[in-house]
Amino acid sequence: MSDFSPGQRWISDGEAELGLGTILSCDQRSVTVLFGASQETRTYSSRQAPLTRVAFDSGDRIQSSDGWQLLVEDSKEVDGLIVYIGEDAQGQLRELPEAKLADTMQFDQARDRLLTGQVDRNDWFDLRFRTLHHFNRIEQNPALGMSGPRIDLIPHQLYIADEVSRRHAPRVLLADEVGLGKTIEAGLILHRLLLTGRAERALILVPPSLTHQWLVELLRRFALDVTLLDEQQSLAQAESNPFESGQLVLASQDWLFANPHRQAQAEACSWDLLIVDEAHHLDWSAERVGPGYACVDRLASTVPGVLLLTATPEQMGLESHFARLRLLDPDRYHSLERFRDEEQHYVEVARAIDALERLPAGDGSDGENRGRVAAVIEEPDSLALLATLTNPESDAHQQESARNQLRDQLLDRHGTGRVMFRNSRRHVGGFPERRLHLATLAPPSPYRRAFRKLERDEDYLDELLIETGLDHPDVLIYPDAMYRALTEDPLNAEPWWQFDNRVTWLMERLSDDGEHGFAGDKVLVIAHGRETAEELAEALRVLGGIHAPVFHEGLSLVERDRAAADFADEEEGSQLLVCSEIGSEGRNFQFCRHLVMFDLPQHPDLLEQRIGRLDRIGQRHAIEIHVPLFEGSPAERLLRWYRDGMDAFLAPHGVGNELFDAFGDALSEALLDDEALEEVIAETRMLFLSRLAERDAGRNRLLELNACRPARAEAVASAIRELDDDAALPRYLDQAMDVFGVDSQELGNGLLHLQPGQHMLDGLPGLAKGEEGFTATLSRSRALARDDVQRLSWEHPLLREMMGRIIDGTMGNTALSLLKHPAIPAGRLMVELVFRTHCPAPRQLHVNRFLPPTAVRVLLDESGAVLTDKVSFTGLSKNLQKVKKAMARDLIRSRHDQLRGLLAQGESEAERELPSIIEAAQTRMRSELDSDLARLEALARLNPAVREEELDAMRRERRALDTSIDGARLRLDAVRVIVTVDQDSR
Ligand SMILES: Nc1ncnc2c1ncn2[C@@H]1O[C@H](COP(=O)(O)OP(=O)(O)OP(=O)(O)O)[C@@H](O)[C@H]1O
Repeated sequence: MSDFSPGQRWISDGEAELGLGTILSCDQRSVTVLFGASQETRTYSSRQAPLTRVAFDSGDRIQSSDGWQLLVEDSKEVDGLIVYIGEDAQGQLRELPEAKLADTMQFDQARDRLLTGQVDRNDWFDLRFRTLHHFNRIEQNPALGMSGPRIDLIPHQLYIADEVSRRHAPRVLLADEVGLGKTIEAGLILHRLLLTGRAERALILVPPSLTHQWLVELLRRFALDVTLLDEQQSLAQAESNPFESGQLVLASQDWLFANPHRQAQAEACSWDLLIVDEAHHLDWSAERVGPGYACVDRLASTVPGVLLLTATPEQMGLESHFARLRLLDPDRYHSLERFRDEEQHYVEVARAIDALERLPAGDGSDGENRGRVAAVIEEPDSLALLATLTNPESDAHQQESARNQLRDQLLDRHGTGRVMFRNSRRHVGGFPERRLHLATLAPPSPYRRAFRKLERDEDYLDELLIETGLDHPDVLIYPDAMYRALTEDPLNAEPWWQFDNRVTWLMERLSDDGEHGFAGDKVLVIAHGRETAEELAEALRVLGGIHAPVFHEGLSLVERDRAAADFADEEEGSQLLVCSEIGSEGRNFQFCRHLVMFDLPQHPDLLEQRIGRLDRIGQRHAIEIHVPLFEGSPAERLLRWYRDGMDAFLAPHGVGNELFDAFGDALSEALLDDEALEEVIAETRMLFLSRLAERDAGRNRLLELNACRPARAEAVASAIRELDDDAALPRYLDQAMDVFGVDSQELGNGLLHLQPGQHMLDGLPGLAKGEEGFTATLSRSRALARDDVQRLSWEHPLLREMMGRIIDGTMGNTALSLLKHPAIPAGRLMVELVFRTHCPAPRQLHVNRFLPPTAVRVLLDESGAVLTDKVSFTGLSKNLQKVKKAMARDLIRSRHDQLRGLLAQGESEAERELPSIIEAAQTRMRSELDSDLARLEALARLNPAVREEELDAMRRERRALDTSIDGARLRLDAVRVIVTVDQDSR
């Protein structure tokens, strides 16, 4: 028991966070303490009060309640109260009675906690040391931010995510062909930027039909919690800017683009990253700037990082494509003319790269290949590399290295590579075959009559256009729309689907289990217009009793998602989904292999978007494309143009827009005339083949070469695999769950069920008390196979929270344990000190990649002998035993002075290690940043795609890192006192 006196300062052993307490009153039975900082008063039994007296020694810095500091030199006791004597900050000798100590003085540093007798559990100390060790490793892993997401390791995606997320404020166009994973790439980039502190706030703008899909993908695959903002939510936050309601905000483009007030609010926020999906809708021309383009342009002028996603960048024309590139990098893309001219040059560059691969052959071809490379390069460093490559004295290794560097330089310095990334199926490989099935039907009489009249009477088309109010060629290729528009005509009283035999054809196929039937399979039906989609679903219900959910732009988000979910449900869901063109864009329907094009779109890129719903990563079957057509109809001619003019059903070729620009008008004119059509098809095919050859030799080839560099992709993949297979992870997880009170149950097959234990510490993600927890696995493949199972990795929010809490808090920073050792007499003391580097730096510098918190362990015996290298952490740890807290406190009190001495000695021991830690970090930083900088500087001399701002930012970053790393200091992070006991004591 201790003697209490009013005015003395004590702290609570169990509630150190209350701060420094003052004894208000005491008697034989009880003692009452006021904790001023937290405004709490506690009364304890005098005999068992869990309190420790606070007493400082010379060398300690203390604060007065008036805000001045004293460096303690001595102390005296006056009426049971301590008075500290020492110098203040001005060097004045002053006295500070303990009653005047600041209530807010913190006791969270290991040293203070230990010396005031606050000790944690031994296993907490253990976990703290291991946490530091693993955190240090992981922060330096080059795959940090990419290993956690629940995705397959697909090389082209990893390459792009790695390349883009390394850049300062990346501004790029992700333009992989449809369904190759642009959303995944954007998610990976975002995830990595967030984990490395390079971004904190992002705004994601997507078409309304994709908001839910994005929300789910970001949560399910990336464990990112996103705020979905709409008008209703915004109105509910009328007092504040609704865009401030989350760090990651997802909003519908249609909503934002139509709403200037909300746009102004979005612009008023500070964002690190802007992501815009289906960016081909941002249209721009000299005459008209679309509202979407204008909105994104304004946002992009202040947001540093911008990712635009589109599979069909040229769908709205080359001008719009160029305008989007300009929005990403206005300095580089200032002239459309020049942009067009540059394309001419791409063939030579691609040829130079091919020639490079053949060098040196050591035969007569070397001269020509060398000439091809030399024709493109003029920079001295590239010329030097070419000389090394072709020098007969170079060894194979030197040649290989020169070839690789030169290849990178050619790709980097010429072309659109830095801003645009486009992977194609052809290049990525492994995609299913596409098969076209035509069903030629006799046109029903209302359509036939119209077709005939159109063919015979030249003026009838104009009449129809006026009468129906439809556009040309819609009126020709969508006969149901034409018919619908003519319902004023008494002859056309019944709905079109009553006689349109495409409907009966579809119904028959749905139940047909023959070779071309759909029985037992899912079918996606796409029609151009929303009305056609709606009425077709109605027809199926009325005529065949078939339930077909509809999916179009007029439905609310909830309705759309419900329809998609109904379709996706394997067991009880509907067999088919009827979509409109726009409504289905970007959606994932790869679980289905039959696509019915109830009619045809007018643009080749739209055709590709349709097929892309099924032809996506994850599709395991050949894709069956079914098109019902009326014999001799304009739509049949349109199909021939697509099929025979440009093989549009076989694969994406990326030249559709160009062909449409060149022949769209002629085609419209030829939709009623077979002869004219044959001509258009022949000309289209010629241009198609020549453009394809040109593109493949030039632009496409450069884009392909640049969109995935296999060696880099493999390096990232193997760094990820290393983390996936990290044997330390399950061990660490077990230990951490034990300490935090998380119960886990093995479910077999590598699955674990995690749930809150009775004494779980609060606030762990996914584990609210009273709730059932979640099922998880460490295996990537198992997590990929089951949507309801979370994947545990070093990047999982639960692990990051546990590690963060340990590192940022005091948990386990003190301990006292007993050691039985035959060779050491009882009653001896040892201290195990863990120091940690601190390197204050702005978060976005991510200094941790070079100097993560690094532990320095020092083990001293009571005589001050250094035992660090003789006794390992693990070796010692497993022989230690716990001790009751009260006993630990008594021990500490009795060895107070000795401990202070050992702490001071340990500090000087650890300090010796600091210079080499700093030097190693500086070397790592310099070697990475200097070579990146040199590469970028060289690139900037030739390629204006490198923004000066990017270079400046890199130089600033290097300087800031240099200063931060230099300023790194060591601080005591944790301390364990070890006391030896007799072999036979317990
Ligand atoms: N690495 C991956 N691991 C697992 N699934 C993936 C991976 N990459 C893509 N997918 C899946 O493939 C589908 C297509 O990917 P995503 O939606 O990102 O493609 P996209 O290029 O954005 O398509 P679109 O051009 O239609 O917008 C999605 O269902 C996605 O979840």
